[in-house]
Amino acid sequence: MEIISVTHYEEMSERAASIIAEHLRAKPQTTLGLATGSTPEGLYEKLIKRNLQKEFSFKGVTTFNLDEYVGLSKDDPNSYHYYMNDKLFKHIDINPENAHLPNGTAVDLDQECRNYEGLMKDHQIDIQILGIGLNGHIGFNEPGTPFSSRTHVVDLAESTIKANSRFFEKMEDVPTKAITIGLETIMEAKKIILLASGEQKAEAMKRLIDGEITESFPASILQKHSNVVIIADQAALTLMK
Ligand SMILES: O=P(O)(O)OC[C@H]1O[C@](O)(CO)[C@@H](O)[C@@H]1O
Repeated sequence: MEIISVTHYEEMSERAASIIAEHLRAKPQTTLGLATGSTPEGLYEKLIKRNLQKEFSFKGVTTFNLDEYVGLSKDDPNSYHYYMNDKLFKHIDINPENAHLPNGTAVDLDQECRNYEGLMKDHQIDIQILGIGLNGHIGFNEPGTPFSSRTHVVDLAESTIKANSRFFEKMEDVPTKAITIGLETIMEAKKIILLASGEQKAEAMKRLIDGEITESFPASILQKHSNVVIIADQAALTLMK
Protein backbone atom coordinates (compact mmCIF):
# COMPACT_ATOMS: atom_id res chain seq x y z
CA MET A 1 0.00 0.00 0.00
CA GLU A 2 1.25 3.44 -0.82
CA ILE A 3 0.19 5.98 1.80
CA ILE A 4 0.11 9.63 0.82
CA SER A 5 -0.29 11.81 3.89
CA VAL A 6 -1.64 15.27 3.14
CA THR A 7 -2.42 18.22 5.35
CA HIS A 8 -6.15 18.60 4.77
CA TYR A 9 -9.24 17.62 2.79
CA GLU A 10 -8.52 20.07 -0.03
CA GLU A 11 -5.08 18.63 -0.64
CA MET A 12 -6.45 15.08 -0.48
CA SER A 13 -8.96 15.95 -3.21
CA GLU A 14 -6.31 17.68 -5.33
CA ARG A 15 -3.88 14.74 -5.14
CA ALA A 16 -6.57 12.29 -6.18
CA ALA A 17 -7.71 14.55 -9.02
CA SER A 18 -4.12 14.81 -10.29
CA ILE A 19 -3.70 11.04 -10.42
CA ILE A 20 -6.96 10.61 -12.31
CA ALA A 21 -6.21 13.53 -14.65
CA GLU A 22 -2.81 12.12 -15.52
CA HIS A 23 -4.38 8.75 -16.21
CA LEU A 24 -7.15 10.19 -18.40
CA ARG A 25 -4.69 12.19 -20.47
CA ALA A 26 -2.63 9.05 -21.12
CA LYS A 27 -5.61 6.72 -21.57
CA PRO A 28 -8.84 8.48 -22.61
CA GLN A 29 -10.73 5.15 -22.92
CA THR A 30 -10.80 4.43 -19.22
CA THR A 31 -13.15 2.73 -16.80
CA LEU A 32 -13.50 4.42 -13.43
CA GLY A 33 -15.10 2.95 -10.33
CA LEU A 34 -16.82 5.71 -8.39
CA ALA A 35 -17.94 6.18 -4.80
CA THR A 36 -20.44 8.39 -3.01
CA GLY A 37 -20.43 9.83 0.52
CA SER A 38 -18.96 13.14 1.66
CA THR A 39 -15.34 12.15 1.08
CA PRO A 40 -15.11 12.21 -2.74
CA GLU A 41 -17.14 15.41 -3.21
CA GLY A 42 -14.00 17.58 -3.32
CA LEU A 43 -12.40 15.24 -5.83
CA TYR A 44 -15.46 15.51 -8.09
CA GLU A 45 -15.36 19.33 -7.90
CA LYS A 46 -11.74 19.29 -8.99
CA LEU A 47 -12.39 16.87 -11.84
CA ILE A 48 -15.25 19.10 -13.08
CA LYS A 49 -12.96 22.14 -13.08
CA ARG A 50 -10.20 20.36 -14.97
CA ASN A 51 -12.70 18.94 -17.47
CA LEU A 52 -14.17 22.42 -18.10
CA GLN A 53 -10.64 23.70 -18.66
CA LYS A 54 -10.30 20.92 -21.28
CA GLU A 55 -7.37 19.32 -19.53
CA PHE A 56 -8.95 15.97 -20.44
CA SER A 57 -12.28 14.61 -21.63
CA PHE A 58 -14.70 12.11 -20.15
CA LYS A 59 -16.06 11.23 -23.62
CA GLY A 60 -14.21 7.92 -23.67
CA VAL A 61 -14.80 7.17 -20.00
CA THR A 62 -17.11 4.49 -18.61
CA THR A 63 -18.01 4.59 -14.92
CA PHE A 64 -19.43 2.09 -12.47
CA ASN A 65 -20.61 3.17 -9.04
CA LEU A 66 -20.11 0.96 -6.05
CA ASP A 67 -23.62 0.97 -4.70
CA GLU A 68 -27.18 2.27 -4.53
CA TYR A 69 -29.90 2.22 -1.90
CA VAL A 70 -32.77 -0.21 -2.38
CA GLY A 71 -36.11 1.52 -2.79
CA LEU A 72 -34.93 5.00 -3.79
CA SER A 73 -35.75 6.13 -7.32
CA LYS A 74 -33.16 7.83 -9.52
CA ASP A 75 -34.86 11.19 -8.90
CA ASP A 76 -34.86 10.87 -5.13
CA PRO A 77 -32.37 13.46 -3.81
CA ASN A 78 -30.97 10.87 -1.42
CA SER A 79 -30.33 8.26 -4.09
CA TYR A 80 -26.79 7.76 -5.33
CA HIS A 81 -28.05 8.23 -8.91
CA TYR A 82 -29.09 11.75 -7.89
CA TYR A 83 -25.84 12.37 -6.01
CA MET A 84 -23.68 11.34 -8.96
CA ASN A 85 -25.66 13.39 -11.43
CA ASP A 86 -25.69 16.41 -9.14
CA LYS A 87 -22.06 16.25 -8.05
CA LEU A 88 -20.38 15.06 -11.23
CA PHE A 89 -22.15 13.74 -14.32
CA LYS A 90 -24.28 16.76 -15.26
CA HIS A 91 -21.20 19.01 -15.18
CA ILE A 92 -18.85 16.96 -17.38
CA ASP A 93 -18.73 15.76 -20.98
CA ILE A 94 -19.39 12.10 -20.17
CA ASN A 95 -21.88 10.16 -22.32
CA PRO A 96 -24.65 9.47 -19.74
CA GLU A 97 -25.12 6.00 -21.25
CA ASN A 98 -21.64 5.10 -20.06
CA ALA A 99 -22.28 6.06 -16.43
CA HIS A 100 -23.59 3.04 -14.56
CA LEU A 101 -25.14 2.56 -11.12
CA PRO A 102 -27.14 -0.38 -9.79
CA ASN A 103 -30.90 0.13 -10.02
CA GLY A 104 -32.23 0.09 -6.46
CA THR A 105 -35.85 0.05 -7.64
CA ALA A 106 -35.51 -3.07 -9.82
CA VAL A 107 -38.39 -5.49 -9.24
CA ASP A 108 -36.00 -8.43 -9.16
CA LEU A 109 -33.00 -7.21 -7.16
CA ASP A 110 -31.00 -10.44 -7.49
CA GLN A 111 -31.39 -10.25 -11.25
CA GLU A 112 -30.27 -6.61 -11.12
CA CYS A 113 -27.12 -7.70 -9.26
CA ARG A 114 -26.41 -10.31 -11.95
CA ASN A 115 -27.00 -7.74 -14.70
CA TYR A 116 -24.63 -5.26 -13.06
CA GLU A 117 -21.94 -7.92 -12.69
CA GLY A 118 -22.45 -8.85 -16.34
CA LEU A 119 -21.92 -5.24 -17.43
CA MET A 120 -18.80 -4.94 -15.30
CA LYS A 121 -17.32 -8.15 -16.74
CA ASP A 122 -16.75 -6.34 -20.05
CA HIS A 123 -14.99 -3.38 -18.39
CA GLN A 124 -12.17 -3.98 -15.98
CA ILE A 125 -11.95 -0.98 -13.65
CA ASP A 126 -8.74 0.98 -14.25
CA ILE A 127 -9.06 3.15 -11.14
CA GLN A 128 -11.47 2.47 -8.29
CA ILE A 129 -12.19 5.35 -5.92
CA LEU A 130 -13.15 4.30 -2.39
CA GLY A 131 -14.20 5.99 0.83
CA ILE A 132 -14.28 4.02 4.07
CA GLY A 133 -17.04 3.60 6.62
CA LEU A 134 -16.32 3.89 10.33
CA ASN A 135 -16.80 0.13 10.66
CA GLY A 136 -14.47 -0.58 7.74
CA HIS A 137 -17.11 -0.95 5.07
CA ILE A 138 -16.11 -0.31 1.48
CA GLY A 139 -18.97 0.07 -0.94
CA PHE A 140 -21.75 -1.19 1.30
CA ASN A 141 -19.86 -4.35 2.21
CA GLU A 142 -20.50 -4.44 5.91
CA PRO A 143 -18.45 -6.39 8.50
CA GLY A 144 -18.91 -10.11 7.98
CA THR A 145 -19.26 -9.89 4.19
CA PRO A 146 -17.29 -12.75 2.62
CA PHE A 147 -14.13 -11.69 0.81
CA SER A 148 -15.45 -13.79 -2.10
CA SER A 149 -18.59 -11.64 -2.48
CA ARG A 150 -19.77 -10.31 -5.84
CA THR A 151 -22.56 -7.76 -6.46
CA HIS A 152 -25.31 -8.45 -3.93
CA VAL A 153 -28.14 -7.03 -1.82
CA VAL A 154 -27.11 -6.09 1.72
CA ASP A 155 -28.82 -5.30 4.99
CA LEU A 156 -27.08 -2.15 6.18
CA ALA A 157 -25.45 -2.18 9.61
CA GLU A 158 -27.14 -0.14 12.36
CA SER A 159 -24.08 2.12 12.54
CA THR A 160 -24.21 2.78 8.79
CA ILE A 161 -27.93 3.59 8.93
CA LYS A 162 -27.20 5.99 11.77
CA ALA A 163 -24.25 7.60 9.94
CA ASN A 164 -26.34 8.04 6.79
CA SER A 165 -29.32 9.48 8.68
CA ARG A 166 -27.64 12.90 8.56
CA PHE A 167 -28.86 13.18 4.97
CA PHE A 168 -32.49 12.27 5.74
CA GLU A 169 -35.27 14.18 7.48
CA LYS A 170 -36.43 11.25 9.61
CA MET A 171 -34.68 8.13 10.80
CA GLU A 172 -37.55 6.05 9.30
CA ASP A 173 -36.67 7.41 5.85
CA VAL A 174 -33.15 5.99 5.87
CA PRO A 175 -32.97 2.90 3.66
CA THR A 176 -32.00 -0.30 5.41
CA LYS A 177 -30.92 -2.20 2.30
CA ALA A 178 -28.63 -1.49 -0.62
CA ILE A 179 -27.11 -3.11 -3.68
CA THR A 180 -23.33 -3.12 -3.59
CA ILE A 181 -20.61 -4.55 -5.71
CA GLY A 182 -18.74 -7.20 -3.73
CA LEU A 183 -15.31 -7.29 -2.17
CA GLU A 184 -13.99 -9.68 -4.81
CA THR A 185 -15.40 -7.33 -7.48
CA ILE A 186 -13.58 -4.37 -5.92
CA MET A 187 -10.32 -6.33 -5.77
CA GLU A 188 -10.42 -6.84 -9.56
CA ALA A 189 -9.71 -3.13 -10.15
CA LYS A 190 -6.24 -2.48 -11.55
CA LYS A 191 -5.66 0.40 -9.16
CA ILE A 192 -7.53 1.48 -6.03
CA ILE A 193 -7.43 4.97 -4.51
CA LEU A 194 -8.91 5.14 -1.01
CA LEU A 195 -9.62 8.59 0.39
CA ALA A 196 -10.03 9.46 4.05
CA SER A 197 -10.33 12.74 5.88
CA GLY A 198 -10.97 13.68 9.49
CA GLU A 199 -10.22 12.28 12.91
CA GLN A 200 -13.38 10.20 13.01
CA LYS A 201 -11.72 7.95 10.40
CA ALA A 202 -8.49 7.49 12.39
CA GLU A 203 -9.42 4.17 14.01
CA ALA A 204 -10.60 2.75 10.68
CA MET A 205 -7.39 3.88 8.99
CA LYS A 206 -5.27 2.20 11.64
CA ARG A 207 -7.11 -1.08 11.17
CA LEU A 208 -6.98 -0.75 7.39
CA ILE A 209 -3.23 -0.17 7.27
CA ASP A 210 -1.94 -2.15 10.26
CA GLY A 211 -4.74 -4.42 11.37
CA GLU A 212 -5.48 -8.08 10.86
CA ILE A 213 -6.87 -9.10 7.46
CA THR A 214 -10.33 -10.25 8.45
CA GLU A 215 -13.87 -10.29 7.11
CA SER A 216 -14.93 -8.49 10.29
CA PHE A 217 -13.17 -5.43 8.89
CA PRO A 218 -13.94 -5.51 5.16
CA ALA A 219 -11.44 -2.83 4.07
CA SER A 220 -8.59 -4.99 5.40
CA ILE A 221 -8.88 -7.03 2.18
CA LEU A 222 -7.12 -4.13 0.46
CA GLN A 223 -3.85 -5.18 2.10
CA LYS A 224 -3.89 -8.07 -0.40
CA HIS A 225 -4.16 -5.80 -3.46
CA SER A 226 -0.92 -4.93 -5.23
CA ASN A 227 -1.81 -1.39 -6.31
CA VAL A 228 -3.57 0.56 -3.56
CA VAL A 229 -2.94 4.23 -2.91
CA ILE A 230 -4.32 5.70 0.29
CA ILE A 231 -4.63 9.47 0.30
CA ALA A 232 -5.47 10.62 3.80
CA ASP A 233 -5.15 13.81 5.74
CA GLN A 234 -3.18 14.06 8.97
CA ALA A 235 -6.33 13.94 11.08
CA ALA A 236 -7.29 10.58 9.58
CA LEU A 237 -3.76 9.29 10.21
CA THR A 238 -3.45 10.50 13.82
CA LEU A 239 -3.27 6.95 15.21
CA MET A 240 -0.45 5.93 12.90
CA LYS A 241 3.08 6.12 14.30
O1 LIG B 1 -17.35 9.59 2.84
P1 LIG B 1 -18.24 9.39 4.04
O2 LIG B 1 -19.46 10.24 3.96
O3 LIG B 1 -17.50 9.49 5.30
O4 LIG B 1 -18.76 7.92 3.92
C1 LIG B 1 -17.91 6.82 4.01
C2 LIG B 1 -18.56 5.64 3.38
O5 LIG B 1 -19.89 5.54 3.81
C3 LIG B 1 -20.78 5.55 2.72
O6 LIG B 1 -21.21 6.84 2.48
C4 LIG B 1 -21.93 4.66 3.01
O7 LIG B 1 -22.26 4.72 4.34
C5 LIG B 1 -19.91 5.04 1.59
O8 LIG B 1 -20.50 5.32 0.37
C6 LIG B 1 -18.63 5.72 1.88
O9 LIG B 1 -17.56 5.08 1.28
